[in-house]
Amino acid sequence: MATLELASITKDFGAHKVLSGIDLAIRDREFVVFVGPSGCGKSTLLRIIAGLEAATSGRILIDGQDVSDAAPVDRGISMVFQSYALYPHLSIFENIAFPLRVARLPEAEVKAKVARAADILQLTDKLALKPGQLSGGQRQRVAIGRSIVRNPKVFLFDEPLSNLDAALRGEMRVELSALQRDLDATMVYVTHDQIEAMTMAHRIVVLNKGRIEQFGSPMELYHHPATRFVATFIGQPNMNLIPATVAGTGAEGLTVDFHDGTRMTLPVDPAGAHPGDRVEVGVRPENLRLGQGLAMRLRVLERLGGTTIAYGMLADGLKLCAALPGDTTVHEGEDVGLTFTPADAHVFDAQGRVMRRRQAPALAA
Ligand SMILES: Nc1ncnc2c1ncn2[C@@H]1O[C@H](COP(=O)(O)OP(=O)(O)OP(=O)(O)O)[C@@H](O)[C@H]1O
Repeated sequence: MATLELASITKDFGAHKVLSGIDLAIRDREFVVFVGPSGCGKSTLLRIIAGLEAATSGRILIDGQDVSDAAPVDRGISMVFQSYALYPHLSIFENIAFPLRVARLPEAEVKAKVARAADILQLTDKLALKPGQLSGGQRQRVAIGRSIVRNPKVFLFDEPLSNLDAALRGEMRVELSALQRDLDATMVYVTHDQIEAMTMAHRIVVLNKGRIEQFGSPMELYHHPATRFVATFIGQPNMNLIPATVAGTGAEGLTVDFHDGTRMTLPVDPAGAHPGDRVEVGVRPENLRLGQGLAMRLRVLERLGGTTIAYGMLADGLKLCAALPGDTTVHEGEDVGLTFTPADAHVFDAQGRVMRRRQAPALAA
């Protein structure tokens, strides 16, 4: 297995700058997920790593070796696509064996490698069948099997689960995570689905408009989003953003006024903020609870059992979402108060950058 480094990668399609200055160091045996909205450049970046697309500038190093100008087959990578790309007239065995046939490996070696991949992917009893006789999830496993037999340094996946239904996607997420551990492989995985990113990645790259917004572990991104974009992209339901005006700054942090006149002091570093500045206070639905605070009219309740998702509106029309305990006795149309612990709030400046959390004062010895 191998490390993967990207240095100052850019990509222009004519006048359209699709990637700007991507720097990234992926560790050996790491599962890294590229996530971002449609058109942010994640597939282009993966295709550049694979050698299917040339970067406009920048370098790619696999295990310390510069492969920027190497042909795809010489990079030691293997890519699994959304569309499976199986040969319908070939058996599952021959589909998995395909790259080994191209490399003209001896029959005994082909049999051994295919048998091992089939065993890992639970396809042993399907080897004589044709792709048309398999389910979507099984076909995707065949495509992964074809990747495994090549014994690549780095596995690349381009939205491999998006053709599957929700239940199968959930199953395959677990299987892919287990596969990554079993193979001890370096994997790069592209998706627009933040749940896939959160559940499978060791570290997530959040891409937006061809730039990296943040690179970190799922929990780092969830608890410490660097930008408003990351904050609202990661976490389900989405983080609420409540506009507020800075009322004052002090040792305790930043004091803000919400539109309904509610005032709160939030424990963030107020350096650079001035009274009158507009900010947004981000609060995750799971951090909101009923209590004296913002006045919200409940519009829709989704009772999921363990949790009740409450959608409502503040007097100024701002929509909010709160994840309340499942048995909460509230009704659609009711006016409720919502509050949160100041330490759970994220504050974003007018540029969408997070204001740093204030360091907790050191305890006296
Ligand atoms: N061959 C090409 N020629 C011109 N523009 C392209 C080409 N390939 C991609 N683009 C543009 O580059 C941008 C990024 O595309 P890319 O496929 O990398 O996005 P993505 O983040 O993977 O989106 P999606 O999730 O929709 O696949 C898009 O605006 C797309 O239109």
